[in-house]
Amino acid sequence: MTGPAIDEPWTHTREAIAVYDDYLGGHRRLPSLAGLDAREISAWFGERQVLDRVSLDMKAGRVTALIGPSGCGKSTFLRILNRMHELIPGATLAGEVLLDGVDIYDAARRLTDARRQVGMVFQKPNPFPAMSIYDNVVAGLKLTGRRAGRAEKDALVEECLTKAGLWREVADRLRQPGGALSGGQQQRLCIARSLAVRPRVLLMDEPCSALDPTSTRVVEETIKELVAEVTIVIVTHNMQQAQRVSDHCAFFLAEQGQPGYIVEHGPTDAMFHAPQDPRTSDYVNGRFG
Ligand SMILES: Nc1ncnc2c1ncn2[C@@H]1O[C@H](COP(=O)(O)OP(=O)(O)OP(=O)(O)O)[C@@H](O)[C@H]1O
Repeated sequence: MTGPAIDEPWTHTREAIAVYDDYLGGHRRLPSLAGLDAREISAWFGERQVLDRVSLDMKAGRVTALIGPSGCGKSTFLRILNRMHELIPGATLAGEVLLDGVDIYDAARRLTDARRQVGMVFQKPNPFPAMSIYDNVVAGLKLTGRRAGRAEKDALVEECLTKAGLWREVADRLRQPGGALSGGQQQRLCIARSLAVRPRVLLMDEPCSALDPTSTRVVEETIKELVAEVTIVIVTHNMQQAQRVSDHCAFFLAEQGQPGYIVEHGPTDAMFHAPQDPRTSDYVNGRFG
């Protein structure tokens, strides 16, 4: 099999091709659910330490919410989970991130492989604005390093837009630019684009913070449906949202000038109604942060 030239700084991997071949061959085999286990993660920007030995087991098939006041390292932790932290000049880290038991930082593993398996949706919807809705979804195909035929792409676009809860709204205008959609629709388009490479984990960094309440609810419904096939880790400042969408919650905190750490984590219901630590109680009840 030969892969096409790829015009992004991604390279194709045998594994990515194999997974996608299964799909394209008509024998759709979803990658099995995978958990992420972060162990003793510390992080620095230059000399400044911003995370101190954070451990968190994000179980397969669950939504894990990361909550905590601004600046305590939630986004940094999330970026470490798919090797985006190392793209920042001067950024370093220690610890392990196991995806189904295998360290994504293992020297033998490709960076691009980790990024394909652990997708990311950002705070601000970032579709390619001039590119059509259709092409936005298939843009991720380049990750797999192979060309797909028209019928295959059509099926993928419909499937991913359906999963992202957008298909019915855009089915008759797939050739219109992604930038012409509403903010909430753009965010669901970004979710569809992420799904097209069949990630095993989807990281979401405040995915609804730029959306109105109605769009937020639609994205939340999408999250709840997606978790049946992709493990989700979400950063949110919205405590109602954490309660609505997550199964498990981790509360991050950083004292003045100190690196962030996890105060407590556990089932969402317990974190909100019977937290072990008074600081968790104060935070989830809006007494600080
Ligand atoms: N690129 C960077 N260079 C230097 N310091 C950074 C960088 N990004 C984040 N930081 C610092 O790292 C610490 C953790 O930031 P981070 O964005 O991870 O926190 P957060 O909990 O996600 O905050 P928020 O909820 O406001 O998004 C902060 O003190 C921040 O100033």
